[in-house]
Amino acid sequence: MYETPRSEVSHPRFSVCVFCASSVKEPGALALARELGEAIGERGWRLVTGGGSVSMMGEVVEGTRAKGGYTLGVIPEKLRAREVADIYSDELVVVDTMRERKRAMDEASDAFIILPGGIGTLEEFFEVWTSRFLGFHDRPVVICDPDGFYAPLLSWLEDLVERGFVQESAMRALHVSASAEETLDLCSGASDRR
Ligand SMILES: CC(C)=CCNc1ncnc2c1ncn2[C@@H]1O[C@H](COP(=O)(O)O)[C@@H](O)[C@H]1O
Repeated sequence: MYETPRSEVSHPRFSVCVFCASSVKEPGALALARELGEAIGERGWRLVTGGGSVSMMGEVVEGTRAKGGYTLGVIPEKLRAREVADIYSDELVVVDTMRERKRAMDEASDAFIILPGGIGTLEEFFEVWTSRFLGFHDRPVVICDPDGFYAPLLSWLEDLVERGFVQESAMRALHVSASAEETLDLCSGASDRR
């Protein structure tokens, strides 16, 4: 694990990276993604994503743009068709590998948000969380979870803290919010951090 130097990043807008599902069709999950995207757009922020336009990923980018926000998508060539590359993105960067995608998303982002998702989302979540815990960056990592999607995972993690497998400071490096607005406040430092 490494932290990419961010000196070359000079985008004027606050930039928030959102990780979420690329296949689910549940109306509630799609609505949450849309709501978060619109809240990002209303703040005039830049949204950083994996560059797909399907499922929750599509709802976040469309919501952001619908409210005047700016979107940056980073997608590997190999996934362009599978994840239906977001050709309407203000910036769409096509890379060769997954590692390049993660690096570009990391370099561009001032904070990270985790919405409900599958194994790709979980992988991305654990990377940004563990790297923050280890001190490789100090940007906010916020789980946006109004519906308790992550409750079983969080409960298991608390159990692992009790048993000594996970340090309490790791949990303090993670924020869990119950609404889109609270999530964005935590990202920008406008809200008390857990
Ligand atoms: C080689 C390497 C670094 C692999 C690490 N693995 C991953 N890293 C980053 N994004 C991923 C990874 N696996 C899946 N994703 C992306 O995560 C998004 C959500 O996937 P999911 O629906 O939660 O399932 C999708 O855009 C998917 O392409």
